[in-house]
Amino acid sequence: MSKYRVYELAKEYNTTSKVIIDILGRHNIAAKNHMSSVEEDAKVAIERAFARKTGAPEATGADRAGQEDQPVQPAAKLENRDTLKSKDIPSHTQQQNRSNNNNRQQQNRSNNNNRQQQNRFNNNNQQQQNRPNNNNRQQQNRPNNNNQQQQNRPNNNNRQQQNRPNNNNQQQQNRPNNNTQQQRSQAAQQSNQQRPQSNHRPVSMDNRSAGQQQNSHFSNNHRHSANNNSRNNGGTGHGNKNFQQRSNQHRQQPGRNQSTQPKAEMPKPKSIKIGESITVKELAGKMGREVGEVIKKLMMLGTMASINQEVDFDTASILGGEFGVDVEAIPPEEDPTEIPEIEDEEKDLVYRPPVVTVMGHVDHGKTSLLDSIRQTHVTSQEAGGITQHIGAYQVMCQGKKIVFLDTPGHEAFTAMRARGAQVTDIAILVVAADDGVMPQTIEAINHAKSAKVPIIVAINKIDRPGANPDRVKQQLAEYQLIPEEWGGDTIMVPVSAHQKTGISDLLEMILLVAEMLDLKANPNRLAYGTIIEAKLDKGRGPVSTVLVQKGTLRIGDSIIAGTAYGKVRAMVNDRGEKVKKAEPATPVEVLGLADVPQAGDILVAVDERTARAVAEKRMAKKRTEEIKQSQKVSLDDLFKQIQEGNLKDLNIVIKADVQGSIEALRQSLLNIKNKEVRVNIVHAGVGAINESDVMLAAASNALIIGFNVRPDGNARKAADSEKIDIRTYRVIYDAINDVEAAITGMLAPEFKEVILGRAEVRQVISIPKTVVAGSYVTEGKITSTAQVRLIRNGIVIHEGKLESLRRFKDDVREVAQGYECGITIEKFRDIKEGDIIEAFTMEEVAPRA
Ligand SMILES: Nc1nc2c(ncn2[C@@H]2O[C@H](COP(=O)(O)OP(=O)(O)OP(=O)(O)O)[C@@H](O)[C@H]2O)c(=O)[nH]1
Repeated sequence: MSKYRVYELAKEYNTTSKVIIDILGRHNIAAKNHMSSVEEDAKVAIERAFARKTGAPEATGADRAGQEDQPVQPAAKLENRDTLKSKDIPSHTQQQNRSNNNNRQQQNRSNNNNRQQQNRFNNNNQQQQNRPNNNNRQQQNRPNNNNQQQQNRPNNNNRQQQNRPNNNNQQQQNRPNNNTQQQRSQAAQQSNQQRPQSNHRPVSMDNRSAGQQQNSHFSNNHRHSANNNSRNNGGTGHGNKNFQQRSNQHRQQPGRNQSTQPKAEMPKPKSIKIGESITVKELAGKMGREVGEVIKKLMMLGTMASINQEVDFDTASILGGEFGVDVEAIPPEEDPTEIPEIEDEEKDLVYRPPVVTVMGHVDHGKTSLLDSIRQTHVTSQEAGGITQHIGAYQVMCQGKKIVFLDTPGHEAFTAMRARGAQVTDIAILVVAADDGVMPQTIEAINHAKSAKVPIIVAINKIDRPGANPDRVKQQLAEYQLIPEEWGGDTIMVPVSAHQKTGISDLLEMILLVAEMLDLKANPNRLAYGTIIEAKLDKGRGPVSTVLVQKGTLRIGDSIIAGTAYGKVRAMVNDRGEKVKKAEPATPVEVLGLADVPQAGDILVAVDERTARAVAEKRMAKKRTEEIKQSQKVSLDDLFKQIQEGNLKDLNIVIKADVQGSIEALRQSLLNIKNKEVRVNIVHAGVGAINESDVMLAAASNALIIGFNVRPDGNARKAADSEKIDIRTYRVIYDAINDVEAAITGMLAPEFKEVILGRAEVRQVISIPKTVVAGSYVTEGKITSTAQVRLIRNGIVIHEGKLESLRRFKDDVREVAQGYECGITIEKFRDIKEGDIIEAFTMEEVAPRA
């Protein structure tokens, strides 16, 4: 059966998509927008509607064009509105058949237009006398007049535009007389780019009134001409003369049109291509129309837009339809920060296990339920047997796998969704049978519903004395979760996480729902997954838990997740086993990313070059966005600026060893209440303070706070040259205190840390009592009295006193850059090759005034 797009029908019937949608609506045929496809029956309905309107059994394009000059019938508002519009617009078809149309217009004018205008001027006269009532009348008669609040201007426009085809002719005839009026009107028009003939039409109420007043004294025919006359002459009268002129000129029209053509017609394409949005000016240019025409059409559609205003694709295609131009979408330019998704073919898809998230009110037993599922259904005979906490785990039920996300609660679920990652297939709503539906239960329901994730209710704690599952069901029914036994479609399973009862039933139900969801994925392609958790492990570097969703992730694959990229070095599953590949719906810990991605980032396996290039572009984009967001403040005279009231924001870059510390710091810093200054976290990330952090801080005049992390060499150099204040802490409380003091202008550190130098551990020698770090001084010097900190991958592992400093077998007081030495640290043995030993002293500084 043929399918038609709404806009195609609109074009065919020389009307707007809106009108088509309205007509279809009356025939109970659903069509959402101009792109909706409809069946043959819709076309028949439209055909009938137009045939009825025009009184012809079947309205052909040519008939319609002529018949659209028929008077407005109040009984068919929308169709009439359409008629008015089609007539207003010198449409594509009209352009082609201009001479035909003109003839028709001329023939019809004396009958139809006069009638139309008679009606109109009656209205107008009434409007003058009794404007408020008249507005109502206008509304009744003109569904198009939505913009009446704009001093009735759109009505005026509609009226003007109704007559446009006629006026065009007349405008050209009368042009010499019209110059003054034209210029005056031009000033009133919003765009100088409008056609002269458009410009000359008055938009002001004054002009219109003048014309109307004149017109009211004439007979119908005279009214008609007087109206045109008043328009052309600024309402000065002499209608009869003009009427005659016009009649003569109509006769001469074809020749005149050629000779008085003011400028070469712009090419009017049948179809144009645009992107997601386009300015009114560009759109008009592409369609070969005057900007004024387009703006007017927009006004008629109820949108006030200026020449440089952007319209979206939908609006542009509706407008295109109005002008008889097909508007096609240019596929969006490839975003260099995006990796195009691989489209899987149906035949390649195979069953995959469901991914489940547990939600519910605090203390209703989410964690206990997850624990008991894990304890009862993770096969202990498999190697290891002990489950690892990696953020997600698989259980077996009836020989089928189910994946549970380990972070209970809807907040994490929604945080991920906010990052564009939807990993959950089924939500388990835990409701304590003794407590019933609570605020967070409702939140969880709403979060699951908004993600369109099916809900299975686990009524927990049924072992409790006060347990009342029926009451829970009743309460849930209020939120449209009706249990199956009451005729609803929500599965509710009574469970006890403590006694481990009902767990198997719950899992069976999950499998049942999963079966209905028909979850499938293609395992034979490059991997696509979501980062569930990520951290910087002191020993292993960045570690990310990935839930593979499509394809298979293998050791050696080049991967990218957010701004981090790398190669899969090793993978560990939820039972702590090393694996070589991970198929769809498998959670694995992945080692090999160079940075710590964020939970919710999409991980994709791509070729190495793409991974690196895209990651770099994402990084640059992120920085630009971060800089854009931050407001500039000067760090140097922070206190002075606060005192002078110039400083409104204190920008801070946070770097820490783990995500948890970042969150704690961020929250505490944001909670610092001060009337004058607002703390603004420009960037926060896990890992050592690097050069790009310093550059960001420089660009946004931010202070860098490092918690348990240190700046690397390049970062320190950059910070020196950019004069960026890097403050590092090992106690969160100290960081908060310092910032608080800085904001209140009270920061008066008694001691300041002075870094003496750094040495790299090249060899570790274990002797019975201690561990000697065979090191090479890379910067500054190391002194025997200095304090030291041991840094591994930018993270401070230990801070303490230097125990001994030796060159060969001799104790020395200091070793300078470029020399080797042996260092031991007091009460510390965990030294590894590649570690950095930083020597520093604390110097007393004068308190700030
Ligand atoms: N009697 C009984 N107690 C339970 C059951 N399930 C959980 N509890 C208890 O309820 C309390 C809360 O359980 P959790 O599993 O921590 O609840 P939660 O929903 O994860 O809580 P939050 O993580 O704080 O949101 C604990 O004291 C559990 O021992 C159950 O089936 N029966």
